[in-house]
Amino acid sequence: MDKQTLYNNIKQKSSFLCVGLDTDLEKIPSHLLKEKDPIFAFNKQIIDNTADYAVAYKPNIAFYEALGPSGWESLQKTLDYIPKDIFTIADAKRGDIGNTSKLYAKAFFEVMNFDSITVAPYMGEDSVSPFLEFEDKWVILLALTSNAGSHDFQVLNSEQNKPLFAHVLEKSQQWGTDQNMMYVVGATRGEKIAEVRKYAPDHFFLVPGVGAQGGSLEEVAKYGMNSTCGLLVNSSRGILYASSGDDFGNAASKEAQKLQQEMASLLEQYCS
Ligand SMILES: O=c1ccn([C@@H]2O[C@H](COP(=O)(O)O)[C@@H](O)[C@H]2O)c(=O)[nH]1
Repeated sequence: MDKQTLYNNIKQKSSFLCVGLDTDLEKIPSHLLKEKDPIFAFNKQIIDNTADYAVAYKPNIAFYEALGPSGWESLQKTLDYIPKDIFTIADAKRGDIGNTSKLYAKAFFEVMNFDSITVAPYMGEDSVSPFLEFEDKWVILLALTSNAGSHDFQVLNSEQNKPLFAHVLEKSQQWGTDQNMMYVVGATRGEKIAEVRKYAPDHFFLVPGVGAQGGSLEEVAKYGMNSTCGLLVNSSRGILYASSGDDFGNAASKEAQKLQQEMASLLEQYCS
């Protein structure tokens, strides 16, 4: 999917919601456990109930690979079930020496046909560029993550008096463009998002951290939105586990719709 199509979808749905498919066998309603593929049965209902409000889905690969071969099968079935006009993100946080990255890229872009993958930047250009060789596919590079540990390295100032995340943003723009690269920026970072935006005015940001991690959607839009929205805001647990009962699909739908309605008014306010 190209950037213009993504933006058109955002305008059409008045939404920049990414639904995170972090599907956990220990958290899904117990009645689904008797299904042949409980993970897919759960995801199917989540997708059916949220597709009207979402412009992206983000399965976190850990939740699938932890289940072994059946988890990979559930992941592929889920990916194939997502409507084709909705952007897909493999939250895999890969990146290795070049020839290994090349095979990660082949796995997620060719074998599985995801639109994008999250990649860790710290092994440098040759670990990231193999992912950028695929047409119409995206790298989503970790810039300033939502977790407490992001303070350990990402905000440390270098000799040039710039935080490490700023170096990631500057350097990586020599490898890819705003047409094939996005950045992960945590919603829990508040006004720091404005600082990140200064280094990457045109790129899309994937923003996890609203919902269960307590980030503010209002602040994300205020500090991060640009003229083509430039944001995909993810919520996983807040939507998936809005109810632990038989009504989980309906509860997920309500939660996704609530976020979409807030997003519609934020788009009016900051991107019109
Ligand atoms: O900085 C980051 C990068 C990735 N994530 C991932 O996003 C979701 C968030 O889930 P919630 O349940 O909405 O908190 C999850 O897959 C994380 O691994 C992140 O949270 N922060």
